Amino acid sequence: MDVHGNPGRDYDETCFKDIKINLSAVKAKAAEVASRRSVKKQWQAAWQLRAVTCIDLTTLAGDDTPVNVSRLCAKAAHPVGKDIVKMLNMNEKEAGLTTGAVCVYPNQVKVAREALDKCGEVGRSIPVASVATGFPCGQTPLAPRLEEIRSAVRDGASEIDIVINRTYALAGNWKGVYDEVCQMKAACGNAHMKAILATGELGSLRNIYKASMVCMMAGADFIKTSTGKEGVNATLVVALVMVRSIRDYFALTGVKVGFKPAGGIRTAKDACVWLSLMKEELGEEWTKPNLFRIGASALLADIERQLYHYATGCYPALSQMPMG
Ligand SMILES: O=C[C@H](O)COP(=O)(O)O
Repeated sequence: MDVHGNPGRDYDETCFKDIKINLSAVKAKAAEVASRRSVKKQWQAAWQLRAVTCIDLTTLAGDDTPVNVSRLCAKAAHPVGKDIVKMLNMNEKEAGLTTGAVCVYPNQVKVAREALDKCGEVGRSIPVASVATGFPCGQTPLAPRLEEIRSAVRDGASEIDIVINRTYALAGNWKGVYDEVCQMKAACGNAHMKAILATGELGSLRNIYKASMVCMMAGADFIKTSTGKEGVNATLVVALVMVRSIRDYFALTGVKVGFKPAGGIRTAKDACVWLSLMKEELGEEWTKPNLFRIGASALLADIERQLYHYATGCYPALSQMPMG
């Protein structure tokens, strides 16, 4: 999976210090995105398949075992059932689609990598993403947080989902956040880094914008909303602030940073809303897995149900479905 790399840049507070966010405008835009059907009905199957390719298929549970992690990996390699593939008349390329990655705890990285490798070429192409740095709270000393990254990379993770230091962020110590994330980026080596902001714990949209900018300056390849463990996870209001920070960072540096909403995204309809938000705010390029991922444990099952519905309905074959 070719994910863009962000080399980062020096810490520069002028990029975010005076940021003002018009709360009612952002709320109105989020409500509009959620209520508008911007994907025509006959194109929805194609959009659902696009969404599948953007899923970081996730299990982050205390009772994860090699059995359920291996099952998850098999699903990531063949996310759409054979009956649906046949009924939708999918061509070979369409039928070979996979999820964007699997996402697991560091202890399960080795198991996941081996299970994917056993799925042949298709499985070998799927990255293992590991949460790290004391996920979900990050309330451990920096040294073990960094070591956790290195260990996950050694075990085969090629993407690392780090959590930022909310204690620093809430105290306005943005340089402290930047310095830690720079060290995390270095610990990742060649692995791509997704920075989880835990937006539900940052207190304000201004803080969310600042955290987004600081993480991108520190070299985050993706910024991610939530761990999925906070009381409030991915919301469209938060997403708008984050994707606009991505746009600002691109304008400033020419570097494209990806976006990953995560936590509570469970329905095929949600997936369409997120994809249309990305297309509208950042353009078509940001609707593909190298720049867009959805962190989700249950979304795929609903998309499959929806695809089954399309397959048994009277929609045209997939290859005749433009994505509009
Ligand atoms: O990053 C992924 C999230 O932890 C998944 O959250 P979810 O179980 O609500 O889909």
